[in-house]
Parts: sequence; C-alpha cells; structure tokens
Amino acid sequence: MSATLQALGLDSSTAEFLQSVPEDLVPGRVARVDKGLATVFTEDGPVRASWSGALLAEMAADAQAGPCTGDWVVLRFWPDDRITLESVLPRRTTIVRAEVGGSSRGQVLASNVDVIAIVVGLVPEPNIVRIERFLALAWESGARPVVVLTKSDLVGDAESVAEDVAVAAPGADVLVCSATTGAGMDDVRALLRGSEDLGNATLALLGSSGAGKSSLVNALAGVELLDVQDIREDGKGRHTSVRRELIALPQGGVVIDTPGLRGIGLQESGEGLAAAFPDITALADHCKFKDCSHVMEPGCAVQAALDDGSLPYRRYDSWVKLRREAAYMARRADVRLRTEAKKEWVRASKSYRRDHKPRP
Ligand SMILES: Nc1nc2c(ncn2[C@@H]2O[C@H](COP(=O)(O)OP(=O)(O)OP(=O)(O)O)[C@@H](O)[C@H]2O)c(=O)[nH]1
Ligand SMILES: [Zn+2]
Repeated sequence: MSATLQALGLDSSTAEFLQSVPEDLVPGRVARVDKGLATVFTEDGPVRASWSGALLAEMAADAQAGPCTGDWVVLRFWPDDRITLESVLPRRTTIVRAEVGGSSRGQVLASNVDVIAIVVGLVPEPNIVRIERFLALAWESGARPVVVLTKSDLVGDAESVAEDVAVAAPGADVLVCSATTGAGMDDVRALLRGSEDLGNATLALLGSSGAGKSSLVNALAGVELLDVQDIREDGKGRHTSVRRELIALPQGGVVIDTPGLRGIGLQESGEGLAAAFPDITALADHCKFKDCSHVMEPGCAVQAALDDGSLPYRRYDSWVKLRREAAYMARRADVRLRTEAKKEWVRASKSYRRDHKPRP
C-alpha cells in the first residue's frame, strides 16, 4: 500500500479491505466533517466530498453510519467534477459521546483510534472525577487510554500528583510532560509508534478546554499547527476551538485533536464504566445477590470494602454518579432512537435531492 496512506495511519486490516475495493474508487481518510461535507486526505492531497445515495440510505437506518474524523473511506470522482463518499470502511474503534440533550445514539467523535490521551493540565489542580469520566468514555471506545498530565513546568510535585491520578486510573498509564520545556515528551511521542502489524498509531486527544491539547500537538509536530489560546487569569484557556483535525506527523503517526469536550456524557452500554472501575466490578462478583445494586443490600461486597476501607468512598461516589448517568442515557436512547433516525433521513434526503437536481 502507498506510503501516503501509511503516513495517514493505514493499518493492515484496512489495507487488506482496500484490496477488495473496485479500482475506480479512491481510498482516503476523513480529516473533518462539516457543513454536510467531508474533508478527505487521499494520496493526491485533500478533497471535499459529499455523501453518495447508498451512504445516505445507510445513514437513514443508522445515524452512526455517517462519516467521522478518522474514518477510512472510498470516494468516487465523477466526470462532472463532483466527488462522492461512497462508503465508510469498517471501524476498528469508535469514540462516542452521548449528546447532552441531543441525539439518542451517541455522536461518533472519531474512529480508528489506537490510543486515547486524556490530556489534563497540572494547573489548575487535576479534577479526579473528571478524569474518571474521560476514562470511562475512553475504555468504551476500544482504544487504549493513557492519562497525560501536562504543564509539569508549572508545578513542583508533578510526580506525586501522577501517583494520585494513577490510583483512579487502573489499567491506564499516567505520563507527566510539559509542552513548553519538552520534558517527558519522548514518552508521549512513543504513543505514536504503534506496532509492527498495525503500522503507525493514531492518537486522539481528549480533554477539557485549556488543558493543553493544541500545545501538545504543536510540540509533537515540532511546528505551530494549531492555534493556542491566550491564557486567562484563572489559568484556563478560552473555549474557542471548534475544529476537529486529523494531523499526520512528519515522523510518522497520526494525531486527532477533537474540540475541547465539556460535559461529556457516557455511552449507554456501561462497558466503559466497568472497565474504568475494575476494582468495583471485581468486588461486585462477590455480592450475595446477582442483581445487587451495591447500595444497601445484605452481603454486598462493595459495601463491605467501603466499611473496611479497602475501597475509598470518593471512588465509590464517583462510580455511583457515572452509573446513574449511564442508566439515564440508556433509557433515553430507547425512546429517541427512532425519532432521530427519521429526522436524519429527512435531512439527508433533502440534501441529496438538492445535490442531484437534473442538470441542463
Ligand atoms: N506553562 C505551560 N503552559 C502550557 C503548557 N501547555 C499549554 N500551556 C498553556 O495553556 C493554555 C491552553 O493551552 P492549549 O494548548 O490552547 O489548550 P487546549 O487544550 O488546546 O484548549 P482548547 O483548544 O480550548 O481545547 C495556553 O495558554 C498554553 O500556552 C505547558 O506545558 N506549560
Ligand atoms: Zn453489592
């Protein structure tokens, strides 16, 4: 497969899939979706593509079938210069955000991500509950989560903060770095190396506004690629980034920088929640009742662990809150799924009719 596609993070399973694609179609990777069009990186550079009729039909049945940043796709170049996105190749992983007050099935923020870096500034002091939220979202995706504590140049005790964070992040590495001084950046760079059969890795950055994501991308790339916001008096950046970009780094590897996420909701399955709290999941196996809610039942192993101090109350509280949220999302999903699919179909078929008006 071409070096260009490899630089865009092509993995072996996608490469194999592309071999079965008809020759008149052109492969590429979606960098961004906006205004009903996708910016797609191909071997011959970026193009803007609209949706094919077949893709629209798929989207009518499933809103998540629509392209998102990170997708591998195939394009058709028409004689009249139109470019249509014919189909989205199977996704290896998906980062899904359940929309707050929005659609029922979560919005796919990015796909085919190998590693999710949860970027957290060491100033202001990291919010552990928020990190646990991001971790649940990240585990749900199928990608490997890593917590990156940045702005280490601003604090004296970065390593001890990292130890506290590690307790809340079982199964995930916790890195400490500074985009400003370059300290610890080699460990962050190593996340992009990937594996032999998967090629270079795709790294997605999650994190609150002002956490330091853009600065991290710039440090990785070695050049200014993204606007870095002026710092506010309270240490937070302004919330202005609305772009979602896919960046192929010169030294290999791809970074996906999603817009600053605030108030992220959990996806409904609850699997991410279980993965982010393996300690509680393991305890639950020992409860007397299979359907124990771990609140007040007799013989509850979770309550017992709280009593003997082996499970911190703070962590239990955090889990209860996130579980409530996941349950709420699940209930709402049932009700809204049909309405949403229908709305999307109406929107999509309108734009299809607009784009396919008979030509004179
Ligand atoms: N001292 C120091 N400041 C940093 C570091 N990384 C980022 N900053 C500052 O923190 C502020 C926010 O950084 P950004 O990189 O724009 O943060 P962001 O996460 O991209 O923010 P959004 O685009 O709003 O999502 C800026 O003023 C940066 O200069 C660092 O390692 N050390
Ligand atoms: Zn229990």
